Amino acid sequence: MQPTVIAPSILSANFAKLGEEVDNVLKAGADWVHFDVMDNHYVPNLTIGPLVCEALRKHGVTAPIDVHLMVEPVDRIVPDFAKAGASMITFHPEASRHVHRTVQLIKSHGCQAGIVLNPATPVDVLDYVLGDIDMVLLMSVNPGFGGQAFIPSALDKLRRVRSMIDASGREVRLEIDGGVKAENIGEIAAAGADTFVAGSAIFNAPDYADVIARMKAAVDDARRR
Ligand SMILES: O=C(CO)[C@@H](O)[C@H](O)COP(=O)(O)O
Ligand SMILES: [Fe+2]
Repeated sequence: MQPTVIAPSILSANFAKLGEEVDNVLKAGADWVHFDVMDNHYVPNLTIGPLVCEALRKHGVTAPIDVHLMVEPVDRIVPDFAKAGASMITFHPEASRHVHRTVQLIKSHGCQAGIVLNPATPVDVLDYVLGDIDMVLLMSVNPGFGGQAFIPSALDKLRRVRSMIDASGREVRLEIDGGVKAENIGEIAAAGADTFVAGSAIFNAPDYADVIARMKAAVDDARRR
């Protein structure tokens, strides 16, 4: 399994002072920045695009930026995000007509590529693409909003995808997104996740360093068992 990554979702940050928020969360021990892109079409919400990603890079953010595309179509926006400084780009297979082509497109622009599965999306889509991707992102809420409750069936799905990844013999990250908190992250880690997105649990906490430290300790504890 890969080293633990905590990726705060900036969806729950204060957008009026985004640069400062990202600096603070990285200083507090976060590993990546999770960047949720919503188009009011694939999901019923509208957020941020490549300009904001580029602005964070210009502000001096050097940490990996994990771009979660909830947009349809996907391909048109991929080059713009690569140019804006995305490190990895994940997309929902329902939003791309040619999933394998989109993976190749992302990689051809120098970014790592990942597939995102919604809570009710079967894992079969991974059968013929797991050999080409760097990350699988399992949604543990329906995409579109921060602050929703973790859907428990995601735990079984994590175990299933963890076995698929282990059987592939490749180094593929297994990321979980939605309703992750210091209180449930241990159980989520035990089910096989190595990369943890958390928005409201981090940005609504009074002390970012404290909540991130508690999350990392719970993951370490689960991994030791
Ligand atoms: O992609 C999404 C929602 O669509 C997420 O990244 C959320 O922003 C996570 O927020 P919390 O559930 O952790 O508050
Ligand atoms: Fe996300």
